[in-house]
This record gives sequence, structure tokens and C-alpha cells, in this order.
Amino acid sequence: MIEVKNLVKHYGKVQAVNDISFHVREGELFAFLGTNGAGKSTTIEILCTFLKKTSGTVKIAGHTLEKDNAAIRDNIGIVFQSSLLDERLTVYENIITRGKLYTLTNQQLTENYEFVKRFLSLAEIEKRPYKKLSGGQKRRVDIARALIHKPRLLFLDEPTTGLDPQTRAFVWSIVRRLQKEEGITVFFTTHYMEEAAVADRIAIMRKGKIVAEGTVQELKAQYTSDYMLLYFKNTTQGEQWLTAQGYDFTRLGETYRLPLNHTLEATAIALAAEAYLHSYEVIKGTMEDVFLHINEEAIT
Ligand SMILES: Nc1ncnc2c1ncn2[C@@H]1O[C@H](COP(=O)(O)OP(=O)(O)OP(=O)(O)O)[C@@H](O)[C@H]1O
Repeated sequence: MIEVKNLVKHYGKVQAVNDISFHVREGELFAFLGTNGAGKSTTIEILCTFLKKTSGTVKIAGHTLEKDNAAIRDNIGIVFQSSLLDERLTVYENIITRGKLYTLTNQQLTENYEFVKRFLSLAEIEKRPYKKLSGGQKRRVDIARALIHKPRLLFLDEPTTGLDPQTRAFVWSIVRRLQKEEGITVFFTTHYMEEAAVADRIAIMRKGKIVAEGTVQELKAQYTSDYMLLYFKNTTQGEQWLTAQGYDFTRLGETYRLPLNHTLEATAIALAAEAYLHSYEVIKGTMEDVFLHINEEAIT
């Protein structure tokens, strides 16, 4: 659905995107991550036809960027962090006005409107002015606006920043349904690593370069490790046992931390230490660990 090769973007002397290549498969939920200033927005703006690249090639849904931008725009929907809708118009008016920018017949527009209304549960709010809506309702309408022409690819730039946890969960349930039920490819950015963890694949940018790419499992395997926390009945005896076994442990107050090569190692350790243990837990590496590791690695 997206194929990017050797993409470069300079703003004067600033090299915002520095020779990146990646692809996104049809139907995928793809997360594009990076610290502030990494080059994500610049990349998205190029992919969405808003910004001219310096060099490189981009193909979206089989169409070549800059040769066939109109066809690309017909295939994509975009939800920005800040809304682009008219505060004074109603939900219905906003979405229909947007839909009229595309080459849809009246019948197609009506059918598509009925689809987004149902999919995003807009029936109760369609007659209300946009400015009267809550933050979560506004987000639903923003997504409806992006879907009115039934695009195959949806870009979401930090779609949940500033929303409460319940609304965030709701937005993600919509995104998942769009992917699963409608087969829409989703390309999103976020600063919330637990959101990135649900993606099929992830690319991480730093200073204009893609520094890591893969599935959540692949990235975790490469950049994090699992560990075990041990809580002993008697810390002196517990520590003696760990030392006798030759384990490379760290003491954190009354707790002992043991790195694991594999999660299942914890079972054997817990069974061997059973006589000394009060309890234990296994902590899995997270996407947050991956992200911090990659950015630390790049700094040092
Ligand atoms: N119009 C511009 N003129 C000059 N430099 C720019 C311009 N837009 C972005 N930059 C610079 O390009 C680099 C990449 O910026 P970009 O906005 O793409 O990063 P980002 O990863 O989207 O960051 P954020 O997470 O903060 O949105 C930064 O160094 C930024 O200062």
C-alpha cells in the first residue's frame, strides 16, 4: 500500500528526512514512531501530498507521488492531531461538505454518509454544531470526515493526544474495526507506546533516519529482555542462594531482579528456589523499553 525508497527532505540546511526506505502492506496497522523532531510529520506530509520531497520515490496504492497526486488523494484519508472542521457547521454539514470535494455521485455520497454515521455512531449528534461536541465526539467526527470518500488507507497523526483514557480506548476500537472489518490500511503516529504495541509492524525514526523496524515481537526480542523479581521469606538466605547459583542479580531494596534469556526460565528458577521464596513475578519487556533503549543507544 505504501512503498518509500530513499526519501529525503531538506528544509534549507535542516535534513528532516535523511534517506529512508520502508513499506506498508495492504491491511496492516503500521505505527510510525520517534521522539519530537525525528521527522515523522515531515514524512506524513510528503506521503499525503502536502509537502514536496527533496528526492526519493514514493508509491501509494500503486500510484506514484507527484505524478499522480489526485489518485493518491482519492485513496487516502487523514486525521490530524488538531481538527480541520468548521466549528459552526453541524456534524452532517461538515462531513457532507468534505465529501463534495471528491468526485462522488450524490447517491455515493449519501451511501458513504450512512456508512460513516453507522460505523461511528453519529446518529445522536449529527444535527449538532461541531463546536458543541465533547473531545471524544469531535474525534469521531474527524474520523468520519476522513472516511467519507471510503479511502483504502487512513493516516492518523497522534489521534489520541489529549484525550481521556476511555475516549482513547474508544478511538482505538474504531481503528481496529476499520482494519479488521473494512480491510483499511492504517498508518499512525503516537507518543503512547502501549498504543504502538498493538500495531502489526512498527518503524522508529530518529534524526531523520529509520533506526528500527519490525513487529512488536521482533523489536522486543532485539531491544529488551524479560526479567524476574524475587521476593524472599528471608533476604539473607535468599541472597546466599542466588550467589551460590552464580546468578547475575541486582538487589532493589528487599527485592531481587534477575535477567532472563527466556520467560520460561523463570519457572525452573522459581521451582529451584521454592523453599526460600515468598513470591515472584515475571516482567516482560515492553514497547516503552524498546523505544527508550533505541533512543539511549543513539545518544551514547
Ligand atoms: N517548515 C520547516 N522549516 C524548517 N525546519 C523544519 C520545518 N518543519 C520541520 N522542521 C524541522 O525538521 C525536523 C523534523 O521535524 P518533524 O516535524 O517532521 O518531526 P516530528 O517527528 O514530526 O516531531 P513531533 O513529534 O514533534 O511532531 C525538526 O528538526 C524540525 O525542526
